[in-house]
Order: sequence, then C-alpha cells, then structure tokens
Amino acid sequence: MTGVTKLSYMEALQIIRAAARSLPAITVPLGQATGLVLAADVVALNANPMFDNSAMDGFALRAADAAGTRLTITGTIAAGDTTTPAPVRAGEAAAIMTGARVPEGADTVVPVEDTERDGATLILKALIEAGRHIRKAGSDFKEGDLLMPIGSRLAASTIPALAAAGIGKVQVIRRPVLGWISTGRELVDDPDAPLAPGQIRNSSGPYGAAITAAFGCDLAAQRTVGDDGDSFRAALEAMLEAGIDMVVSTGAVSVGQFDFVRSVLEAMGAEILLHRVKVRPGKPVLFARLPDGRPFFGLPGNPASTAMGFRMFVVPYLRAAMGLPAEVPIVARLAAEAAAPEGLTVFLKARLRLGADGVLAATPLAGQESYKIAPMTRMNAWLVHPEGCATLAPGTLVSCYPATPDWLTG
Ligand SMILES: Nc1nc2c(c(=O)[nH]1)N[C@H]1C(S)=C(S)[C@@H](COP(=O)(O)OP(=O)(O)OC[C@H]3O[C@@H](n4cnc5c(N)ncnc54)[C@H](O)[C@@H]3O)O[C@H]1N2
Ligand code: MOO
Repeated sequence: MTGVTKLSYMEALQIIRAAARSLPAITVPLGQATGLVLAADVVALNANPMFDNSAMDGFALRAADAAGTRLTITGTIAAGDTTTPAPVRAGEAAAIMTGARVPEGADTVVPVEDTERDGATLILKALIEAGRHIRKAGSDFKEGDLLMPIGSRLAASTIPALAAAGIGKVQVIRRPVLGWISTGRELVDDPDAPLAPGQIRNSSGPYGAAITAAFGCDLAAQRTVGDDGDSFRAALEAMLEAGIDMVVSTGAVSVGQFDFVRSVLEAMGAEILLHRVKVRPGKPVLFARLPDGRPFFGLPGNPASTAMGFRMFVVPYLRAAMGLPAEVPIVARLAAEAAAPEGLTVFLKARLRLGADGVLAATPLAGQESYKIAPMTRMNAWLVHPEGCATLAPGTLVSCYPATPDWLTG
C-alpha cells in the first residue's frame, strides 16, 4: 500500500478484522475469567439442582393426604444433611427446610404458613397439590448440558451457573498484551512538573492506561519519546523484544516534518495496511503489520483523535483477535440536528440518555474539534454521522458506540 488512500471507515474495518491474529487460549480459574472470551464450550460437570429439594420451609408429605388431615411429624430435614432422610409414608410429614433433600415418598412440600402444629401432629390448612414447592433434580440444567458455547464472553452474571456446575477452571482467550508509545517532544509525563513554554501535559498517555484496562487488555509497557525516529524505533523494538502482542502509538502519523511513524515502520520492513481513512476525527490513522506479523496502530496525536482511534479502530481489531463478532451499535434517537461534512464518516462526541418516553436519545456535544477534550468528560458514546449525508434531522435514528465497554453491544 502506498500514498494517500481514500478508504471508507467500513473498508478500513474490513482490512483490520481480516488482519487480526487470534490470541492464544489459556486455562484460568473461574474467578479470574470475568470479561474474557471462552476458547472452548463449557459443559456442566453436574446437574442443578443436584437432587430434588424443597423450595420452602415447611413439611414434606404426600399430596393424597388432603387438607384438614392430621399427620404425624416424623422428624426434621435440613439443607446440608448428608444422611438419607427417612421415607414419608401415608399419614406422615417431615419438617423440611429450604434446600433440604425431599424424602422418598413425599411428592409435595406445604409451606409452614399453610399448616398448624399441635405437638407432633400437623394440621393442613389449605388444599395441596402434588409437585408444589419441589425443585426437581436437573430442572435448571443436567450433567453434560452445554452451558456456554465457545466464543461467549464471561460476565459476572454467568459465574453462578458455572460454579454450580463444578467448573473451577475455564479455557479462555488470553488478554491482549499491549505496548503504548506517546510521541512528541512537547509532552510532559510528570503531572507535578512545571511546564516550560511550548510544553504540554501528556493527556493521551494516561488515557491509554485507562482505556486499555477498560477493554480488558494488559498494558505491559508505556513510553514517551521525542520527535525522532530513532527513539521511537528503539522503544518499539524494546516492546517487541519484551513479547507484547501489539503496539499502539500516538502522534507523528500526519504529514508534518516530524511525522516519522510511517517511515520508521517501512524502514523496519513493516507492511502498511492502511494510512488515512475518510473519518473525522482520526483521519491520519495508520495500521501496519510488523515484519513478524504483529499488528501496529499509529493513532493521530490530537487527543480526541487518539480516543476515537482506539475506540473505533483498535477495539474492532481486539474483538476480532479475541474471537468476538463485529460490534453491534446502540441505536438512539438524535436529540438535536447534527451537521457534518459529506464524504467522511464523522464520529461525534455525544451523550446518550434515556428520554422521558423510555427511548435512548443521543445529543451531540459542543466542542467536536479534535483538540477539545473537555466534552469527553461529559460524553458516554461516539455517535456515527454516516458518510454521504450532510445534515441529520432531530429524531433520526443513529448508531452509537459506548465510549467504554458495554455488554449490550455484545
Ligand atoms: N498539513 C496537514 N496537517 C495536519 C493534517 C493534515 O492532513 N495535513 N491532519 C491533521 C489532523 S486531522 C490530525 S489528527 C493531526 C495528527 O497529527 P499527528 O498524528 O502527526 O500528531 P502530532 O502532530 O504529533 O500531534 C497533533 C496534536 O496533538 C497533540 N498531542 C500529541 N500527542 C499528545 C498527547 N500524548 N497528549 C496531548 N496532546 C498530544 C500535539 O501537541 C499536537 O497539538 O495532524 C493535523 N495536521
Ligand atoms: O483527524 Mo484530526 O483527528 O481531524 O484532528
């Protein structure tokens, strides 16, 4: 690939997803697997419930013993009792607690509220029905049932079923390990250091640490380098040597005299898979395959362009590398007119909120320029203004991508 390209955002995404290298599978304890993607089907090692048990504190008895009958209470069965409870015969009832094993012979549980007790005699106050308040063995899932297929993402809510099924470890796609290089001699990393004229704080470096963590990546190395290709190359080679999966850099990808990222990559023998996409912000974004096949993203330096570049280019790559399908956007109703230049896919800093009618409304925020980051303190989504339409009227349905991960988008 050479020169200036006119790739659309969709074409760029296709290139990125097609180039994604699958990350390896590892086995981890269930407690460490939240947020990760399964690399193998998870099959229940035991049923749930394991045995017929009571859903109520009450009495286990035979439904044929109709209401009004006086029954003999034979004993008490508690959850966790390991000895087999004595069978219940006609005219008998066993006190039973929630979760306790239902004794043989009993076919129903009568809640304690529907009974009266007179010493060892039980009086039933209500009509009773066979099967009531008994949680049958295997009625949630059976041993051997497929609980979660390969490719599913483990959330906190998925853990109880797996833990109940005897799953102590799971095979998952390992977290991506990233390196992050900030370029720019104007950047100061130390938040306490005074700024000399011409210097600015490195705002995208801390963003890199925050956003990679939010997307479940390990940021194994982070460096800031000046505006010379040699320092950049040295930092990049050190990260590759240290075994990271991919490198993200910020700045030095445009057409300035100090924009060396592309030329260094080419000198290293990397294949530039895309450079410049018809998007705003983030137009100068670069994606390359390093000589050993590892991916490299060069995100534009303006801070909002860096944020957009990570969210809309790097995250799709990470999803593909983790075996996840392309992300499905959230659809919201535009709350105010949105204008953007034609011929570009424009990603607008936006705020999503639930309208009074219960429908999600998306408001583009003031301050869309790519150096403006104050609106990012209020944004919770990137709103897509599609290529090929100048103005979107209020009420138009628009696609939005949560600024940080959202399980709704899969
Ligand atoms: N003649 C042209 N100039 C520019 C073009 C163009 O097409 N023709 N594109 C503009 C666009 S769009 C963008 S985006 C920027 C991207 O340029 P670079 O990726 O080369 O970024 P830099 O020049 O290094 O920096 C741009 C800007 O961002 C500030 N910056 C950089 N890194 C950080 C950081 N870690 N924290 C805070 N701020 C950062 C930097 O100081 C610059 O102000 O190029 C335009 N120019
Ligand atoms: O792409 Mo730049 O990010 O428009 O400022």
